[in-house]
Amino acid sequence: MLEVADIATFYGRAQVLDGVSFSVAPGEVVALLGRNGAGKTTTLKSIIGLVPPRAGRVTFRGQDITGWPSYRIARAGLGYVPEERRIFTQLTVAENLEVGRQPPREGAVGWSEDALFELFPNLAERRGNLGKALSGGEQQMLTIARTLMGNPALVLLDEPSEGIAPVIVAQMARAVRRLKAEGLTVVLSEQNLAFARAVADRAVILDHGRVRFDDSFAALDARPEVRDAHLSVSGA
Ligand SMILES: Nc1ncnc2c1ncn2[C@@H]1O[C@H](COP(=O)(O)OP(=O)(O)OP(=O)(O)O)[C@@H](O)[C@H]1O
Repeated sequence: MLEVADIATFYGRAQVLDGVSFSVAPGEVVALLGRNGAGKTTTLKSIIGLVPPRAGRVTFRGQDITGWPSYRIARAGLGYVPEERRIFTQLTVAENLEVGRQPPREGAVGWSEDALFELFPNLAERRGNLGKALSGGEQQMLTIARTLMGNPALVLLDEPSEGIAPVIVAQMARAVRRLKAEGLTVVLSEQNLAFARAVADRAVILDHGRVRFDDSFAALDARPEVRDAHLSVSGA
């Protein structure tokens, strides 16, 4: 579904990713883990074309998308939910969803508003409220829901559990598992190991712009030294 092959990404002259490679199978949920500044966000931005890699290749559904502008990558079926919530504060929840609507896409899950309200019951209760009236967690859910209105085949989620209340984190985890059950492929960046473990099939650990580990959580549990060296969280 997605193949990231040996990418090198820079901000100006500063190299941030140094030969990052991993692949994601259809229907898989992969968590990118690593400390602050390890390169997780930059990896997602490289995939979606916001910071195009200077070397290496990104292949999505068999197509080389390296160097494509972001809007074209999005149109090919790759959804991106940035860490900072991007909702229209002066529009209602339902109107925000409408803005994200795209025609159905072959080989991707088609989302209706009703299905999204089932996925995020909090949003259903607030469908007539303005975006600015939502809590941070609800805004995060709305950003994800709006991206799903574009019917992506794969969605990139940047730190979906960050800065939201624990009860909302649990709802977010349930939602990500539902996305997988619906057949969506997901790549998410996380600092929260417990959240990643609850939703993902596999962990890809980055440190200083390189992949240090790529395997199951069971394999990670068998390598506490990897966790201690590259993650700042405890092994919850
Ligand atoms: N726009 C930018 N210009 C210059 N350097 C940047 C820029 N954005 C990120 N960096 C640097 O790139 C490195 C990787 O950042 P990145 O945001 O990808 O890390 P991260 O693993 O996602 O961490 P975080 O959890 O803090 O988001 C860091 O050293 C950061 O300072």
